[in-house]
Amino acid sequence: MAYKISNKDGVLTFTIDREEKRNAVNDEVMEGLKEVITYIKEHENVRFLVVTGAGEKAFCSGGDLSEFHSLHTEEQAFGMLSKMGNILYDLATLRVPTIALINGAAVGGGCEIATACDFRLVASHAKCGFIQGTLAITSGWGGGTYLFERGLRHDRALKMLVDAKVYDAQLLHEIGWAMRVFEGSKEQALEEFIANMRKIHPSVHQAYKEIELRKWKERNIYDRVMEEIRLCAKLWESDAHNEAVQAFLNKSNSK
Ligand SMILES: CC[C@@H](C(=O)O)C(=O)SCCNC(=O)CCNC(=O)[C@H](O)C(C)(C)COP(=O)(O)OP(=O)(O)OC[C@H]1O[C@@H](n2cnc3c(N)ncnc32)[C@H](O)[C@@H]1OP(=O)(O)O
Repeated sequence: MAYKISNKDGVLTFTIDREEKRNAVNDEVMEGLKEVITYIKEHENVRFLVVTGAGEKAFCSGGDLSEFHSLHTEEQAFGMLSKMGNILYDLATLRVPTIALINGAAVGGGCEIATACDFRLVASHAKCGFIQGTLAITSGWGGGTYLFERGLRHDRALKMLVDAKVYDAQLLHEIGWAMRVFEGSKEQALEEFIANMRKIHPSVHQAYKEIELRKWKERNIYDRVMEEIRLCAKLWESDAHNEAVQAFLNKSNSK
């Protein structure tokens, strides 16, 4: 199984469980995330959604390049990107608080998943970045749109995207992407983070999220996400992207 789901005391945790691939997202992970989101929509007893990765090396390394490199055309790429884009939109618009518990590197689509969550708690050793530019593509799951909505200063958000490099946890905190940087156990960091929120009735959380989502609707977030995905799909079929992915995969094969 490419993921694990646990549901304890109102905290539903989705763990990507592909350590050997640094928790890269494949079709199975997408289906798992979709299942969890549907479950939350249908069950009132879930208070928080936590997304994390197995092990300590990676939260998520983005799309699985060894699986997705078989997608060549713009339309093929759009199919995969929009599937995950819709899942992330559903995650971003859930009525319960969502927390990215970042246990290790979050790069590419991994950084997009984290940005789609309401809160980012980052392990002190973790490095995160929208490194898609190094693959000659943009963010393709809507993460760029969410980043511009997260209240970071505009120049800092844009720099993160155009730098296309990883930032360390301290810098992520300074620019306002990470809400907390933690040392030691991720479970403890999570418990401390939600301790106060647990004391508040869930209907209050839902009301605040409703207020935020109303603003998002006015700003046409869904349309902007789809436009972002369309731009990425165009770049996906370029030679520059194919060569960059081949170089990444050849590195693995030559080990
Ligand atoms: C498709 C959507 C698009 C988007 O919309 O954003 C994307 O997500 S594009 C994908 C962006 N991701 C990448 O470019 C992957 C970058 N990966 C890394 O930078 C590093 O792997 C890491 C995450 C920083 C971890 O580094 P390290 O701990 O040193 O591990 P290795 O690099 O040695 O990797 C171990 C193992 O895992 C394989 N791997 C890693 N990431 C992916 C991936 N995204 N897809 C497929 N496989 C991946 C890597 O090839 C190694 O495999 P083996 O050599 O077979 O052990």
